[in-house]
Amino acid sequence: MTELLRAEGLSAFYGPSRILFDVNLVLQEKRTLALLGRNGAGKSTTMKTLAGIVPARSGRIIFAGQDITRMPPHARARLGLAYVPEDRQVFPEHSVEDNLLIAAKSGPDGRRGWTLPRIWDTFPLLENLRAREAGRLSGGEQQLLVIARALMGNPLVLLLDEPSEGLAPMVVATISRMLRELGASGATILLAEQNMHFCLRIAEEAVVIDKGKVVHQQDTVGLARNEDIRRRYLAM
Ligand SMILES: Nc1ncnc2c1ncn2[C@@H]1O[C@H](COP(=O)(O)OP(=O)(O)OP(=O)(O)O)[C@@H](O)[C@H]1O
Repeated sequence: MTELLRAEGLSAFYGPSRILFDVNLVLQEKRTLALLGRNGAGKSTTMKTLAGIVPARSGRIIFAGQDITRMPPHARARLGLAYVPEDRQVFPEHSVEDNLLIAAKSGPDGRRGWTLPRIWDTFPLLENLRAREAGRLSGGEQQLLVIARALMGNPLVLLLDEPSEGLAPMVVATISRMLRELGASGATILLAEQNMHFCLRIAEEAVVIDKGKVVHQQDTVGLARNEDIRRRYLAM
């Protein structure tokens, strides 16, 4: 297995408050790893630190064999690390299709595996909405659009921050199915989530974070049966 992303001993602060404490995680190529934790556990901060939006005060981030710890976000993106934040920002006045075309580029290895026709195949719902202004999509449709838009850049790794947040159960089920298919097609994904059930059928493995520390790591099937950890750290 090839390792694509590694965080070693990451710490991060907002002003004087320490938020992350020695976070370690490893993401292998073509795998989906869930980063699970309650509200405020530090999931988003971990994702932002990996993406370069929040600086790592200590520790290292290794991506595709390079130390990216001090690189700005755009340089990380150019290397193929795509970050999809939880706020689902689309270009509201542009059509769905234009939102996707704006982001089209070949990957860091020159690949153009993701093109508009492949996006329509993977996300048929978006094809039906291709001419719609993105600002008029529902929350779930916007979530699919931001994931699809990230794919149009042909990244090596997708960092998805809470894609199920605030969405109705039926929409969550659709997104879950699409992410599962995406994973099966060979994408490499780090998925930050509060919702363990959402992750179960998408990720093979989960890292549990609490108060900014990694407190547990287990395969998702085992975690679903691990009542102690679920009760202690996941409030379910
Ligand atoms: N910009 C900020 N300034 C100060 N503190 C922050 C900031 N953003 C987050 N925090 C604090 O950092 C801690 C971790 O927040 P973070 O957003 O990483 O958690 P999370 O696990 O992603 O939770 P959520 O599900 O609410 O997004 C929380 O205590 C939060 O209040």
